[in-house]
Amino acid sequence: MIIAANLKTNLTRAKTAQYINEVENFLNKNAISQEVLVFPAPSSLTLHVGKVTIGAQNAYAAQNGAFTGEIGNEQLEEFNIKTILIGHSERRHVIGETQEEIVKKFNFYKELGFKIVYCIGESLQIREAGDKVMMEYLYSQFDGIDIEYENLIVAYEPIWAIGTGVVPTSEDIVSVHLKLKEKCKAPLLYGGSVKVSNANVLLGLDGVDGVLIGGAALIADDFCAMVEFAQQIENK
Ligand SMILES: O=C(CO)COP(=O)(O)O
Repeated sequence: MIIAANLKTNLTRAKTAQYINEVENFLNKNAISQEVLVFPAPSSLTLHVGKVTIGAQNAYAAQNGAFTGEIGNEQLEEFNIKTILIGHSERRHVIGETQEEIVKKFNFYKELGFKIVYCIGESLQIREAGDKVMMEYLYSQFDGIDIEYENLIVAYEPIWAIGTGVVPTSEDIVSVHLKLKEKCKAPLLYGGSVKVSNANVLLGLDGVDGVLIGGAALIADDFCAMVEFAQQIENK
């Protein structure tokens, strides 16, 4: 399974380096065969050689250039980073990235062979409009995206579950994941208030190939505990 930490706008460079070191040590000391991804804040991107894969939470769809405030592939190449989050709901609804901009970014980093964690998810308003409306909305977030790209990972993160402590029922998660898998065969992660107390159940659900964790991943020990849950499930 794939266990990913989205550190968002948290931790200093020094604390991120310590975090990555703690997770790497855990993976090396234990027989962990999970794929572990860590997406640090841009200021904390670093060259890391080991079992932990470092990814970018975002980057501009350019090698370099006059894009004030952005980082491009040139800055990622420096750290040998070839993994990126694209379409996160905070990029869509806080920063205001359009589907057109997201598609352009997806295509740019796909051409570079990046492993892309492509995020989709609905608002509470869309969910409350019923299954048909919700699934049509989720499918629309694949518009323009090559869902057969071999380095694609999809993360389903209901917006109303992000940072709220509220998690869909297991039945709802399975239902959405299986419907998404009818359309896209890529590994499918669940994200949205995943934490140590619920990760074991979530990771065991049909259609869940891993998790994308925000707040609860900020403590390295807790993130490692959730990695271990995934390993225990796979060892069964
Ligand atoms: O946005 C998320 C991961 O990308 C989920 O965040 P939380 O785990 O804090 O709900």
